[in-house]
Amino acid sequence: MAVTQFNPACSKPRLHSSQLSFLPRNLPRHRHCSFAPLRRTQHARISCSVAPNEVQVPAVKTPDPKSKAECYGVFCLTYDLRAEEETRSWKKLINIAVSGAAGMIANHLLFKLASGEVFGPDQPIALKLLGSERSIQALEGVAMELEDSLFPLLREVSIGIDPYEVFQDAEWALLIGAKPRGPGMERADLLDINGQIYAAQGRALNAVASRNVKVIVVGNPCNTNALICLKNAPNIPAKNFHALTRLDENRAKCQLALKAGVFYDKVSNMTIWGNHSTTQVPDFLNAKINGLPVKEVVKDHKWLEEEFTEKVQKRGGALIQKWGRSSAASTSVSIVDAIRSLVTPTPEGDWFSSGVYSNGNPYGIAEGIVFSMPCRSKGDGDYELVKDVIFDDYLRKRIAKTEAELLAEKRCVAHLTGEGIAVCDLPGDTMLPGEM
Ligand SMILES: NC(=O)c1ccc[n+]([C@@H]2O[C@H](COP(=O)([O-])OP(=O)(O)OC[C@H]3O[C@@H](n4cnc5c(N)ncnc54)[C@H](O)[C@@H]3O)[C@@H](O)[C@H]2O)c1
Repeated sequence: MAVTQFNPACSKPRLHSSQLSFLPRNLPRHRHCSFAPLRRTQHARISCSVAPNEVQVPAVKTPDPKSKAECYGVFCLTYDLRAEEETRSWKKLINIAVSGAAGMIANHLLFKLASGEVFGPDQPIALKLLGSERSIQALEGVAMELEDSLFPLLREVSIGIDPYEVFQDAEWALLIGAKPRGPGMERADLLDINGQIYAAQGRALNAVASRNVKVIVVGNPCNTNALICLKNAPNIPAKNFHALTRLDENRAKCQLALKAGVFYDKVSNMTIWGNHSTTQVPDFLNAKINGLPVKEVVKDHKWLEEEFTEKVQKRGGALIQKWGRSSAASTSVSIVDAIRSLVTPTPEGDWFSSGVYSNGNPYGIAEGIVFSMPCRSKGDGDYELVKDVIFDDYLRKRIAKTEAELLAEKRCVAHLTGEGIAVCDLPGDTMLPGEM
């Protein structure tokens, strides 16, 4: 009896090595495989052409020694999408870059991305993972876990520490990597250290990412990091950059639901205004519960102004006290929510919060900063600012405080945004939500 050698790269679906001793019944025909250099990740890609009844050769990986963003293990073997189209219509592969990929948040997020719960069950993805020099070994561990998860939608994984390699052709850039504030470190020092990282990553995105890449900055201080990043990427629309304030929105919804005694899906129209810091403003004036203004449902307005606002602002710190580390799982959920809000139409009458470039905003907020505001999307990756929101004195006063903080942060990083010499006059050492 003739023995058929089986090449997983030409299989449908991808098989684990333990499964290679048999051929699936639905494998249509054997295929020839040939190696060709892949421009983007510079590793050997196996392409397959269909030929009836021929023996296949085993796949041999031919790594390019010059490559920095290396494809990882089984992900150096790629699917033949054309063959799959015979039985299933897959969307075109999208490239998703994630920085800080060996960190705690990414450890949750990557598996959500690969499972299909973010971009859908017919959307194949390539993950491009950026780590720091110190985390490269851990990054390999992450890639190994992704290998062992056998996600059918995960077609390529590459890892590296050079953003110019890793961000090549990225259509989404989820920028999580940052240094934590160490003991005795001033907030201004943190702004500078992480600002340098985001300036470099902005330049890399500008040079090699897709011209329409959508960027979500998570690493703190995320608003000002996003500003630095976009200023260093002049060829990418400023509108494409977001700072993650979705976790704050989710926290605010949860607190309102608790107070009103309703499940949290009944809370809508929740805006977080301003900075992802303890000056952020969770807006209970425009938010709704069961379609009614919050103030009509929660009559205790003192609670709204004092306890609610502070609870949301300091939720991150309270969580660290319990966990001994900052929130990672709920942050990754909120990144998923933030992406989904851009790729699916916003439900009629509702909106979501995101830290976006303030130029052209209709609220009278200073221009030239990244400020969390209410947004709506048609589901095309873009968004519009919501116009029909109301303000009262309380809200205006709070917004002015968080605006002043962001303007001060901006002055503090002028050397990183091309706006001259930095002057650091931060109004008090406000904590980040993730800090104590
Ligand atoms: N915006 C939000 O809502 C929100 C919520 C929680 C945490 N955060 C922030 O997210 C960031 C990451 O949190 P985490 O819990 O995953 O931290 P973590 O320390 O577990 O992971 C950070 C990772 O980034 C890597 N890194 C450092 N410098 C890098 C660089 N230049 N390029 C690529 N990677 C680099 C580190 O090696 C580490 O693996 C922190 O700044 C945190 O404050 C933001």
